[in-house]
Amino acid sequence: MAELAIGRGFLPAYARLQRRAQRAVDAAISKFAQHTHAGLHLEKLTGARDPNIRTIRIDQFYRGVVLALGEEKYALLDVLPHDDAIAFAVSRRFTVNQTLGVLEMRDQAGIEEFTRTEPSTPGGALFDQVSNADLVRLGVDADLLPLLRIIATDQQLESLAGRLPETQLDILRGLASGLSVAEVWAEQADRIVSGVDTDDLLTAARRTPERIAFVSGPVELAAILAHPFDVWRTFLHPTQRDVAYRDTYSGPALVTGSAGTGKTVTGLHRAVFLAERLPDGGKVLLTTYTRALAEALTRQLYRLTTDPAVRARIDVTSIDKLAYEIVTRDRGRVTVADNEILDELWQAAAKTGPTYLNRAGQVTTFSASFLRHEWEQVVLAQQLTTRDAYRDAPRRGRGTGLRAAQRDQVWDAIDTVARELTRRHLRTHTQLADEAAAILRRSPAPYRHVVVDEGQDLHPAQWRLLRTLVAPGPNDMFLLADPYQRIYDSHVSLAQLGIEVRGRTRRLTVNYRTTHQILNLSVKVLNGDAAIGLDGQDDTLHGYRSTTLGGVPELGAHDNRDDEYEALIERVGTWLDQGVEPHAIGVAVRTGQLVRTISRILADAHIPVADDKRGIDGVHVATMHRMKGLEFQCLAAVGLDAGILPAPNALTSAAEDPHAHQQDLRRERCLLFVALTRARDVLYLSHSGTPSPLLPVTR
Ligand SMILES: Nc1ncnc2c1ncn2[C@@H]1O[C@H](COP(=O)(O)OP(=O)(O)OP(=O)(O)O)[C@@H](O)[C@H]1O
Repeated sequence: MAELAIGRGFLPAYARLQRRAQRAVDAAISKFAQHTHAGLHLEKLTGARDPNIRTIRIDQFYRGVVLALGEEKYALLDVLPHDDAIAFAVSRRFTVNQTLGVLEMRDQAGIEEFTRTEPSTPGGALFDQVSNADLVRLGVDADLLPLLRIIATDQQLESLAGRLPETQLDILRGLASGLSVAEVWAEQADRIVSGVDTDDLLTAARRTPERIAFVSGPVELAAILAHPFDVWRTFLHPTQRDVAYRDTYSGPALVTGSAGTGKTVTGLHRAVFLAERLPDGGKVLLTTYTRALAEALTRQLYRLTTDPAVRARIDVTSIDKLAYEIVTRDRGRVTVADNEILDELWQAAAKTGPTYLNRAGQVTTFSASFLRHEWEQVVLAQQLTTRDAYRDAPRRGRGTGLRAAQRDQVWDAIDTVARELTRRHLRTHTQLADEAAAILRRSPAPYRHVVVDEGQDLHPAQWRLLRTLVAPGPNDMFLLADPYQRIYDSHVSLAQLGIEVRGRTRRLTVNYRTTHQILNLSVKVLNGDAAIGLDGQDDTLHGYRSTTLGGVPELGAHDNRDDEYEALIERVGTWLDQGVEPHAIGVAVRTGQLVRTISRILADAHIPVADDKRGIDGVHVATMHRMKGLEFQCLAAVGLDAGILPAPNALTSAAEDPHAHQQDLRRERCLLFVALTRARDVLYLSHSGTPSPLLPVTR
């Protein structure tokens, strides 16, 4: 019986077609399902580089490109206008990777052209340090070695994207990004296959779910084709697949990976996988940092599964909302203190509060931000309720130490604010998380599995709540986090909170969102600083790499703000003229004030600006904090001036506490990193006057 598989490249091709052409493709596909492939006229091509390649007629304009895998199984690889389809088909060749046994496609004609036209560069080539034997051992085809020996730059390597076999390109990108042969080997160790039969395309295709999807029937096919832009629903990277579909983790599992490596995607697949196996009544919690992110998760989840029973088994909510609901269900209405009130109380506490001699020998008051952070990161984090407990408590991650007398003074200031909140019947989200945890401890845990996205910024109180939501045991917690995107102050050791992930951590390294050029710039913002993961280990960006190429991010340097705004209006206008949807454009800024001003000037220029509260679609203008977890086809990061980034009020002065100052600076770097890595294809940056010292392009 003829069976059809779908190649990864087919989906975007299908997505680009007009509805009529899509219907013609659907009709051609259904012939496979009806066992009438004889009627498909699978045509062989003269001059084809691969004897197994065929094309089929879709309509008078389009042809499909098909690979015969053997045993009457076919893979539909692409749909293209007639001449393009023929050109594509004759140039491609399929091989079986000798190390991993996966099916690979190469653009043989493109490779031949590269070898013919690319001059060999004098000086060191990119892979000089790696022997031929090692390259072959890693799975690189021997016939590609001469070509690899003339590659001298990242750009040359990237110009081979689409021509080299993808798995081999990934290996080469890993080596080029600084991984050693042993590290690349370790990255793919789980996938190495012995006794590979390089003539058996069918077995190889079945080993390549990241690029070939075997479709069980029309229902599955319709589900795949319903969202052809969402390649992530069907084709996961082998590490993503392995992590998401592992049968059992004996306890909490932690998946790390920097921006755009598909942590959210992996978490979504895991949630669905777990929900599908649950008996009736069992529930999965899928949670994240903010309400907006939870809404985005729900939308993605609904694209991943249409099964109402599975959807019903997954609760998606932000951790704050969940805590609020648990407490109000138990105790009736509660009021959460908003930021304005908290600011006011902490300012008052700072004014009348403790003083100390700073490093310059001046009498200084502790700042409002210091006191507030001390309350959140030391007192609430460790659930300290008495002065004595605070006196002896460790203050990890809080900068220079406090003497006993200072601690007493700080405690008095904190205690005054805490009492005032109680007097006004107000709580913070952090307090609610601990209250909710206390309530839950009285009864059996409500969830069978918990999946947590954006875990890097959760407070210890929120982790304590998560721990009570699910009983310890196999597959209890699946956590996704990137310590390089930590933009609040929580410094958490999961083990100390009863969440032991040792032996169950995995790292994703391939960025699917951002181009090579945008990623390069964004990583420079981090300045080589290390980050400590939730498991207490140093995290690393080693081997972090992108799969796509694009233009170099552009920096607009302006003398004054009006010019900068004018340039922004022009830039956004150009993107819109090029057909970019307004909601696919983001503008990231450091302050709420800039959000308001820029929203106004864009609106005045008749550019639609999104307003979530009123349900209005448009260009998304937001603070860098609010950009967390989102993505945009085109992103402008503006107002990147020295006086704005780092934000002066977010920095402890170096005189007050040099250690805290460094830490605050680091957080501002992470914030800029988060903002820049929201860009998918195009990134534009601008400033007026002196540029921010955090901008790498200016140094
Ligand atoms: N296997 C895949 N194939 C195609 N696209 C993918 C794949 N995995 C992820 N993506 C896409 O890459 C982008 C980033 O994925 P995702 O949001 O899951 O990453 P993340 O690690 O959670 O990012 P961040 O931490 O920056 O928020 C999304 O557009 C997603 O659809």
